[in-house]
Amino acid sequence: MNDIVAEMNQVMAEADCLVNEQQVQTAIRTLADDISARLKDSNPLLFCVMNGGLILTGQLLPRLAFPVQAEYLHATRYRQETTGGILEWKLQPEADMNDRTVLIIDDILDEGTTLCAIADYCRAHGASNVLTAVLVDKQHDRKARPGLKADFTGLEVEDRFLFGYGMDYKGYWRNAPGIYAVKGL
Ligand SMILES: O=P(O)(O)OC[C@H]1O[C@H](OP(=O)(O)OP(=O)(O)O)[C@H](O)[C@@H]1O
Ligand code: HPA
Repeated sequence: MNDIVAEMNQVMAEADCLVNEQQVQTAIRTLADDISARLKDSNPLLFCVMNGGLILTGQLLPRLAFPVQAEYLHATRYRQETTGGILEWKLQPEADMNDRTVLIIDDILDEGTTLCAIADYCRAHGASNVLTAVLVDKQHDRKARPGLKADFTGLEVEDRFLFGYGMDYKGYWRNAPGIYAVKGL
């Protein structure tokens, strides 16, 4: 087994499971119901924020009880690190969002820099209403704006470095079937 695989197996073996799979599934069902209730008549345009938003988007979409147009975009600022840097757009959306209600879906609102920048981009490109949905809101006082919240939040989780359900540690374990915290972080 190569070194990185051994390291990642050890990371999982030593991690704390903060939210188990059943609890995450319950949170996703509630998110889907809340999003459906609020947006079913607004013909929203959904954007999955790659890469982290992939799992939540994939599990939410089949639960949304209305016709959905889904697209993706990619903005990143953590790369292989555990602290965020300058936001880099890897792929800007091409879909016409003029006068549309837009829903941005991501795995985590940590400091919120990423979601704020994407929401600003959508408003600048004509979206009439921009909403955000995240699986996890990390609890700390380092938000990009005091009191910053997503419009739809699945779970509030303590201030640790997390992986699973889309969130990665050094590029690995987005596939972990729960929300885990790296030992010591
Ligand atoms: O609230 P913030 O502090 O801005 O952090 C949240 C963002 O960080 C992660 O993306 P990352 O930069 O790791 O890109 P990736 O999903 O492509 O790995 C995550 O998927 C969010 O998009
Ligand atoms: O805790 C985190 N884990 C993984 N990716 C992240 N991006 C922001 N915060 C995190």
